[in-house]
Amino acid sequence: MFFSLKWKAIVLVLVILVTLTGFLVFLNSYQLQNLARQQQQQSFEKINKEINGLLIQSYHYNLQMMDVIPLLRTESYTTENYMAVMLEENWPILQLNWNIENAALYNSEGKLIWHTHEPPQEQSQESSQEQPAPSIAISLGPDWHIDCDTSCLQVISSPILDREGDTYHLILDILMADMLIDFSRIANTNFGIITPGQSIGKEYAGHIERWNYDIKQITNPDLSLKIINDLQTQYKLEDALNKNLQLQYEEKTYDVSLTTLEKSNNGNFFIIIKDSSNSAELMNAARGFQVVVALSGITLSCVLILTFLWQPIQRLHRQAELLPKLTTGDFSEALEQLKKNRSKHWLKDEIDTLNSTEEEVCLQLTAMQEEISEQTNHLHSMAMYDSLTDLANRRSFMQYINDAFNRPNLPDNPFSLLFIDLDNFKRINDSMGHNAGDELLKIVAKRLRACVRNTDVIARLGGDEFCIILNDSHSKDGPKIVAEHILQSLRDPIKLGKAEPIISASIGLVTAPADGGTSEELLQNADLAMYRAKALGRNKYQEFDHHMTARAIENMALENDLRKAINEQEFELYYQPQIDFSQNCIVGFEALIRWRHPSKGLLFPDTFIGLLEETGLIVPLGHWIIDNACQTLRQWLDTGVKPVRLAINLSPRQLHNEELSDQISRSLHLHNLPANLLELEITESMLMQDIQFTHKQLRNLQQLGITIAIDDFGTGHSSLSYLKELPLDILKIDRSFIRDIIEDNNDQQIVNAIIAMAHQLNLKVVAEGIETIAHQSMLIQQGCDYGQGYLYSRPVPADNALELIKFDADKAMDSMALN
Ligand SMILES: Nc1nc2c(ncn2[C@@H]2O[C@@H]3COP(=O)(O)O[C@H]4[C@@H](O)[C@H](n5cnc6c(=O)[nH]c(N)nc65)O[C@@H]4COP(=O)(O)O[C@H]3[C@H]2O)c(=O)[nH]1
Repeated sequence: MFFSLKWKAIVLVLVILVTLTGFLVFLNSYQLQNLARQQQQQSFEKINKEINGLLIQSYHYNLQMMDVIPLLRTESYTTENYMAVMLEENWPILQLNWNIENAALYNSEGKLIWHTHEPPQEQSQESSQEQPAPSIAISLGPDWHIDCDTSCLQVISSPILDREGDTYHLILDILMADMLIDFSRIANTNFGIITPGQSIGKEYAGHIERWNYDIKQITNPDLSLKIINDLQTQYKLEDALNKNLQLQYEEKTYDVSLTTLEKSNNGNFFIIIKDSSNSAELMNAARGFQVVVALSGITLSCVLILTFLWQPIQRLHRQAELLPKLTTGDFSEALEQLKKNRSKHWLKDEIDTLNSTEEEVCLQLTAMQEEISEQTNHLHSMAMYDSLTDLANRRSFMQYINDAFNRPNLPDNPFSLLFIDLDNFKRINDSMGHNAGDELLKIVAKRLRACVRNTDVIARLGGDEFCIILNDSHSKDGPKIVAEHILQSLRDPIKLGKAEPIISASIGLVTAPADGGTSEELLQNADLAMYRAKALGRNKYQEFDHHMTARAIENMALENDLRKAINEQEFELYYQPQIDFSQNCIVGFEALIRWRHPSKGLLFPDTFIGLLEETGLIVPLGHWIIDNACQTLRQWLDTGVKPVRLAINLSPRQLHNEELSDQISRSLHLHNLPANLLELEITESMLMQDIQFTHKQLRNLQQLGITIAIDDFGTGHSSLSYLKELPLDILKIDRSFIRDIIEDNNDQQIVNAIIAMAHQLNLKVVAEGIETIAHQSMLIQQGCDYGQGYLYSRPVPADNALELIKFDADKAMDSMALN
């Protein structure tokens, strides 16, 4: 749940302020209340004192009055009992003016000599009119006390002197009711006196049931009695004593206090009831005011704090809002906002630090993003483009083909694909170096671009393989025209440093969807068509037809058979003799491979040697051929025949195998053969591939003592300077020149020139394919050294070849015998 910082700040501030202000208000109101209570207490004490003062004042006043009583007028001065007579005469006046309830006069012996019709309070209950006049212990001075046995009275007793100087003791009962009423009026307070027990038959204003107390005097009884009733229901007597209590009655507040009545019997209490509604209202008003002040303070504080916090909170808010932008990578906008969010003043705070840190992070992220984007682009171009030629690579080309397949109008609007493989690129690459090879590929890429439209897609699939998608707008023959154009364009000499090699290409042409329903199938068929073009002599294009697939499938089956054949040792070596024209005898044999296929019978090398080379199987098989040929020669020699030279064909892969000379050495050593009995045949075109390595390899072989022969001479493009430099011993003229040598003057000339040149280079010459005596005669006439052909023998198994050697030896013996 999201709860904004702003609101958190407000709530926190509010809680703090409310708690603080509430506490202060409570403290203040508590103090006010205490003050009010104290004031009330003081006010009660004051009232108490005032009442006591009033009683004392009343006492003194009555004392003075008692002093003047003997001076009151009377007719009977002479009467013995004149004080009693005088009091009797003046009693109505005294009672009326001085508010005296009862009075009694005692003589100096303490004997009652006069009293009003009610006996004065000093009299005992037993005293009555009928009883003899009681006597009292005359006290020395005046005194007073309060008596509430019946109604509440201030009883004042004092000695008085008559005119004669005789001492009397006068006791007056002054009614307190009037005193209380007056005082109540002055003090605006209700007063009452309560006494314990139920005074049956005595005067009382009311009875307090729970306390068992009588209310002897009370002012404003209607109200006061109800309040006292509430008081007794709420408090026990002992809980209410000497305390300032507050009672609510008819929406008014009354302060009530019970205090001990001084100079009275034990258990008499003075009750004060004061209407404190005004002060309570004042108190409430004060509290209300405090609350208003507190609330205003809180509001003001909130406003002030918020005003102070508003800007920082807003800035934090803006920062919080822009953080998600960092996750979306929108750094520039985030940076823009961070700049706006910088504080304008010089007093920096944590938010400024955060802001500048975020700016820094933004800048770093922007730089990182740029770098990532650069790297991504680089990776993308690495992933999608060929770094050498800037053409699309295989991966992206496959996508292009897929896209082309996904076109909605594909069946009506087919597209074509050209699979281009440079002829003999490896030779150029090996002979001129990889840099020259790279340069050549770049030039080829440029030429290809120039041959197609911008809408066509060109890719380099790897090595010297290029592919082009010709998009829909070509005519039916358009792809063929483009293919021709490409072949034409590539034939132009290419300048690579000082050299100007001429290259060609073989192109496979397919049209989708007719020649393939998927990108893989289409590319595979284009590849097949390209191989067909190569097989048909290179430097041409070939349209795909579905027989090619069948042929490829055959090849695959053949490859499987070949692998099996190697394991099962289905290969055999046949041997064809070579004749020395000068001595007219066999000087050597050429070992020729045959495959005794379990179902197809004896197969000749032209049906499988190409595939062996292509698949690399020629390397292990070549090793077997050398070893097997050496073993056979050893067997021949062991029969005691004259030593003959054995010529073995090497494939390009074998020649470029670094372990070749070691393998041959091992075989020679194993079969205890001198190296000079071994001849290795390599074709003219193999010489030109990786010239430096070939040179080194041949030198090593020659140093072992092995004879090196160039096979099929005249069909390839060997340079005369290379022939001179390379360690060669024999040159074999291709049988195509021999075949028509009798009829074809050109062939005669060529063979003549080859023999002359070979002799010039100190090379012996072998003529292949001699089938007739005429061929032989012609070649002998031209100075050829050796001959090989059906005229002498077809290639035969090892045993037959041994027979040939033996027969040749016998023939020689015969001729020697004849001579
Ligand atoms: N028409 C005709 N042909 C004649 C005559 N005399 C010889 N030949 C044939 O000419 C080929 C000579 O071998 P090549 O030029 O090295 O040409 C060889 C050689 O390049 C390759 N080859 C044969 N055996 C091996 C081998 O063991 N290793 C390698 N790498 N290649 C081999 O296969 C090619 C063909 O071999 P083969 O079919 O055995 O064919 C042999 C041989 O049977 C003739 O008077 N008339």
